Amino acid sequence: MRVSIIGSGYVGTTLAACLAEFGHEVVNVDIDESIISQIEAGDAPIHEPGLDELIAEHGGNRLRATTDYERVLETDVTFLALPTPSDEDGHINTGIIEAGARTLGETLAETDETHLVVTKSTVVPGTTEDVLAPIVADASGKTLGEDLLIGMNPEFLREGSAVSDLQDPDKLVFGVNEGEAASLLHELYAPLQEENDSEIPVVETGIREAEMIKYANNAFLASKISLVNELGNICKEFGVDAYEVADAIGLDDRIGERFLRSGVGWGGSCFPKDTAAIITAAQEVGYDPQLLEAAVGVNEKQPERLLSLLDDRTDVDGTQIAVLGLSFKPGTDDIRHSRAIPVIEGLLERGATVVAYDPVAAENMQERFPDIEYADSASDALSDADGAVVVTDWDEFAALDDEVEAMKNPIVVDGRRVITRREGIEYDGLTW
Ligand SMILES: NC(=O)c1ccc[n+]([C@@H]2O[C@H](COP(=O)([O-])OP(=O)(O)OC[C@H]3O[C@@H](n4cnc5c(N)ncnc54)[C@H](O)[C@@H]3O)[C@@H](O)[C@H]2O)c1
Ligand SMILES: O=c1ccn([C@@H]2O[C@H](COP(=O)(O)OP(=O)(O)O[C@H]3O[C@H](CO)[C@@H](O)[C@H](O)[C@H]3O)[C@@H](O)[C@H]2O)c(=O)[nH]1
Repeated sequence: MRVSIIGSGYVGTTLAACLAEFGHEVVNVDIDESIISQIEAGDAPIHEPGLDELIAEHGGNRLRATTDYERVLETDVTFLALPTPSDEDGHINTGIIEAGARTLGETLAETDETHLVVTKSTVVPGTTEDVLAPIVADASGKTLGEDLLIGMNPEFLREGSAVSDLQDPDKLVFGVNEGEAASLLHELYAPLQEENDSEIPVVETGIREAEMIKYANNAFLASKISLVNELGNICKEFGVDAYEVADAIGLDDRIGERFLRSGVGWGGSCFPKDTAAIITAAQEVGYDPQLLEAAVGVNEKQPERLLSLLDDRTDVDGTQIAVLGLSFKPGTDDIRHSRAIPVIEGLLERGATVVAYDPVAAENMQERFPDIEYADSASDALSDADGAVVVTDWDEFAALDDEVEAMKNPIVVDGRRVITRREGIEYDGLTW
């Protein structure tokens, strides 16, 4: 099939590379020239395991990239994979996706062919049908349900494992109004089903349901982590190891063993903005989502709890503290809503000198905190430190050995249970 994807960020680029790998002809459309030239040259514009290889193989061939919306006319299906950020009050901001939909509609005005437009971005229920579809229809002059079909196909990939999540998803959700739109989506994902012996469950549903499924998925997972963090905080007060407790409750199929790692909380480009957006959307329709608000509240307190454990062991004012890990999770250079941000802010407020280290995210964090020090390795960050906090569970921190003992003052407060508790270091874990 011939597919275009508007927006070539974490989702758009990974989706494009995977669709090209399935054998489709794909065009990425983005306003950022540097992203476009990298893809055209066969280089991945973001750090994602497995993406380099796919773009090296297909970039400039089956996968093209352009700033020119006209290239959409060479395709039958267009995905909108544009940002849907939160406003200050948490409310979803659809300004960017509306602008993209309008330009798409103006472009589609040039063709009589039927076109399928699919929302890939995360949007609150009603956005595709009530906001985006009318914009595309008005700008293109096309008729919904006739030569303009719409769909909603939410994305569940995680950063750091985006390629493998896209190639082996737990489910596919097709929000559609017409059989023709459903058939096109089935055709698009047919190579993926073939690779997986047709075992990927497909949920064919309404467009609003598809939009809500995405929020429900993220709200559930974020709340699951906040619940295990709350239980972990209670465990800590009782001197109980929260990880042993989590491993045991995870054996109950109704609970499940994944997403039970307690610690410094959830960050990233999705959980914070999506919980905020669905809370605000619920309030707007007259419902007060108390449990989701509490999940956000627990999450906001974890970084300060981590720092208070450090305060219990040393007065950080005037001392040098190492921050290990800056990305919001391992495997990515993304620092959006990383828990490292409130941790660094808290350390600076306390008068500490911060030396930070991350294998890939330091450059991004430098834009946020230009005045703190950045070390080239974990051992460099630790060597002159009077204490260390672990914020991201990169594997290389688990492999640290004598480097920890060699700290000026070997106090480690671990927010992700990465460092082993042992002789020679003063160790404290956030929930164990
Ligand atoms: N990042 C994730 O892990 C993830 C996973 C699932 C769903 N989502 C959702 O997918 C959507 C996209 O997220 P993302 O993380 O890929 O965003 P992103 O910020 O990484 O990328 C968005 C891209 O859109 C481009 N862009 C902005 N305006 C444009 C325009 N008018 N025309 C063309 N391109 C334009 C930007 O230059 C950027 O490259 C969001 O709704 C997000 O919630 C994200
Ligand atoms: O047991 C756990 C699991 C995760 N986290 C934290 O939760 C955050 C999010 O992690 P993860 O979900 O793995 O990464 P994301 O890339 O943010 O992916 C989430 O957000 C995406 C965007 O909507 C969805 O597509 C994914 O399904 C959903 O998992 C990170 O800060 C993790 O450190 C924990 O604290 N404990």
